[in-house]
Amino acid sequence: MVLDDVFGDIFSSVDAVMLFSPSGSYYERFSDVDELDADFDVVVVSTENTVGADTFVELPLDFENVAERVRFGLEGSLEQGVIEDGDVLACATSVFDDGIDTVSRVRADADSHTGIYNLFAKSRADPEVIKSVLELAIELGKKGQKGKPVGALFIVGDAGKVMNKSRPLSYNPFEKSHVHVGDPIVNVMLKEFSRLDGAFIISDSGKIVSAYRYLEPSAEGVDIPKGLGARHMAGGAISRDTNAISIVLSESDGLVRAFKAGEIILEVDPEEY
Ligand SMILES: Nc1ncnc2c1ncn2[C@@H]1O[C@H](COP(=O)(O)OP(=O)(O)OP(=O)(O)O)[C@@H](O)[C@H]1O
Ligand SMILES: [Mn+2]
Repeated sequence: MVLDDVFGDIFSSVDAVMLFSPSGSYYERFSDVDELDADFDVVVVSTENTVGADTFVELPLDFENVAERVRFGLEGSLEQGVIEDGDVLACATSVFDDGIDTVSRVRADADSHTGIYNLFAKSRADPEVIKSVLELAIELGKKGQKGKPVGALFIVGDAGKVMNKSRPLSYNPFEKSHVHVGDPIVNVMLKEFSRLDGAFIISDSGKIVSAYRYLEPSAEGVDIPKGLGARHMAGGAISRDTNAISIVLSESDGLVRAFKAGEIILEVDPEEY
């Protein structure tokens, strides 16, 4: 028996091969695809286009969970128009070590969008800034503050308008500073301050404009999940009132949510990353 007879089904009539973070030499194996006039496309999905792929979809984060990794990759590919709804894909990724060792056959489904791609690709703030803040919220959610669960509210982008729709709860420790998210020392500061009330306001380029901000957006017509309260309402509402996105870590259920235009566009469990 030839294994191809059994496993060949996985590759039969696929519309595209999706390579998740391939090494240069792995990607090279597909370099003759054009010449062969193959009837499938090759798409590289990774945090960085280190292999110089022609068709590349950027992953905002290196997702540990393989199903999530594949789902987000497909979502980005759909958004970029690299694949189409209903396309059958062979997704090659690494499960056990650094190299590609696993192939899944998946059908792209536009209906099962989570919105993560939308969060990164179509927001006003720099994607790197959003990524840093999302990572920070996820990390805070994982570890809590000295072992205890913490909540936090980050408003990213359109900072001038957000400042106009909010007021200080206390002295702003970032008043005269020029610090940016992503900077390791800043992350330590942000984690420390997250024990205190209110929201962090972050500019499009990642400058921390303020901590301890009490948001006063109009909350009319904003719906949040049952069981959540003022923090999420404020986060949702400010994202509708301005062009900012809100990244909210819930102290009560431990989830990280992102709001854009008043809607939840992403919900992740920090324990899964
Ligand atoms: N309008 C607001 N602007 C900024 N921060 C706020 C605002 N309202 C509430 N918060 C902050 O959120 C904290 C938690 O409030 P609340 O419990 O009502 O929110 P929640 O949505 O239930 O969030 P959690 O799931 O974390 O409990 C408050 O202690 C306060 O620090
Ligand atoms: Mn609460």
